[in-house]
Amino acid sequence: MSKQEQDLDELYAMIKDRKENPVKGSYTDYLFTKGLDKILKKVGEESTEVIVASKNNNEELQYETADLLYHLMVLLVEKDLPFDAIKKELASREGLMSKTKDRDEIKKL
Ligand SMILES: N=c1c2ncn([C@@H]3O[C@H](COP(=O)(O)OP(=O)(O)OP(=O)(O)O)[C@@H](O)[C@H]3O)c2ncn1[C@@H]1O[C@H](COP(=O)(O)O)[C@@H](O)[C@H]1O
Repeated sequence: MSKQEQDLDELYAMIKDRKENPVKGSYTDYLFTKGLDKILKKVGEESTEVIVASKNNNEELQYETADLLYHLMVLLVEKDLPFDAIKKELASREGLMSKTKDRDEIKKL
C-alpha cells in the first residue's frame, strides 16, 4: 500500500541509497549516470514548470512542486550536501525578523 505522505528525510535517504547502490533502469540512477549537467538542466526545467503552473491551477502547481523537490534532492545528493544541513539552515532563520528598513526597494513603497 502506498503512503499518504512522503517524508522528505526518507526521500533524501532513498536517493542517496540509489547513488551508493545503483539500480539499473531507475530514473534516479539515470540522472546520476548522466551527471551534474543533466541534473542541473532538470532543476532548471522543473523550476520553470513550477512558475508556469502557478499561473494555471494548484493541481498543476502541486505536481510540479513535487517534481522540483525531488530533483533538488537529487542535486543535494550529487553535491554531497546533507538534507539536514538545509533543515538546520532554515531552523537558524526561525524567529528572525526581516529587516525591511535595510531594503531600499521597500522603503520607497
Ligand atoms: N519522487 C520521485 C520522482 N518525482 C519525479 N520523478 C521522475 O521525474 C521525471 C520527470 O519527468 P520529465 O517528463 O520531466 O522527465 P523524463 O521525460 O521522464 O526524463 P528526462 O527529461 O530527464 O530525460 C519522471 O520520469 C518521474 O518519474 C521521480 N522519480 C523518483 N522519485 C522517488 O524516487 C524513488 C526512487 O525512484 P527510482 O529512481 O525510479 O527507483 C521513488 O520511489 C520515488 O519515491
